[in-house]
Amino acid sequence: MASVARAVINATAPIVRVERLIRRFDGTTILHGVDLQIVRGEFVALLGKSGSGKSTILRALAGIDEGVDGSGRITVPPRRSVLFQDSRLLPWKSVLDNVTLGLDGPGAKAQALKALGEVELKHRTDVWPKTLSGGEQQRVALARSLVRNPELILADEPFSALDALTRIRMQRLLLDLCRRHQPSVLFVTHDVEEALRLADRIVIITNGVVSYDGNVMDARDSPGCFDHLRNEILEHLGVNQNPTNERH
Ligand SMILES: Nc1ncnc2c1ncn2[C@@H]1O[C@H](COP(=O)(O)OP(=O)(O)OP(=O)(O)O)[C@@H](O)[C@H]1O
Repeated sequence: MASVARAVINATAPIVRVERLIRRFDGTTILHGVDLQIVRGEFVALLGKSGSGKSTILRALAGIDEGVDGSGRITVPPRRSVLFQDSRLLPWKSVLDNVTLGLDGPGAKAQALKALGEVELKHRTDVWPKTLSGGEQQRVALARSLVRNPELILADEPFSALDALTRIRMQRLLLDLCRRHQPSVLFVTHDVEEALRLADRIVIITNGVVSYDGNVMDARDSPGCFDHLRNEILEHLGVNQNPTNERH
């Protein structure tokens, strides 16, 4: 009984806590006091108009915004990985060496090969990144992330540069990997449908604060609910819905 109780407590304990996050650039306050919590294994999509501060939040959580003017309290797990719009692979290293980069120990190569197998790239381990397609490069970036066994994945529009079909494939792959590895994810996107397909929860930033925070897990499986929620979120983002212009 005791172990069951502990598992329940752990599942609902926030692994990420952001409290009153304030960020300013050149005297302009972009984030006015963002509060956000993410529990273990939760997939949160972060939406907001262009320039609303989504990447600024992500960089703060990744710890890559040193010297930026602001304040706030951030608690994040130690094992984090960041996925960007471009894969950021080192062009002078092979695919395998990119994945093992910075890993120590005799098991590093085996772990990297396992991760490359999970993203279906085991047959391309010795090639240079430039010989891979954009989608394949992002799969290597996913493998590089997985091999570090992250408790938190911070993703900044990782699929936005990909064509529509590759993008859908990558979304499915990411969901599959998340099901197997159970990291918490903060996923920045402009695409409301992508957010609804992937996330358990959607958070919207408006005028420097969280203006919407809703669980969307149940809506995903019901077509009526999906459309309703999609319209609600688009409206919240200030996108006017004009049914006469919609194509079916
Ligand atoms: N290092 C910086 N120096 C100056 N201004 C910055 C810096 N980083 C971000 N900003 C400004 O802060 C605002 C928020 O930027 P941020 O990239 O976080 O927005 P975003 O919501 O991710 O935008 P987008 O959706 O267009 O990518 C923008 O006006 C941007 O110009």
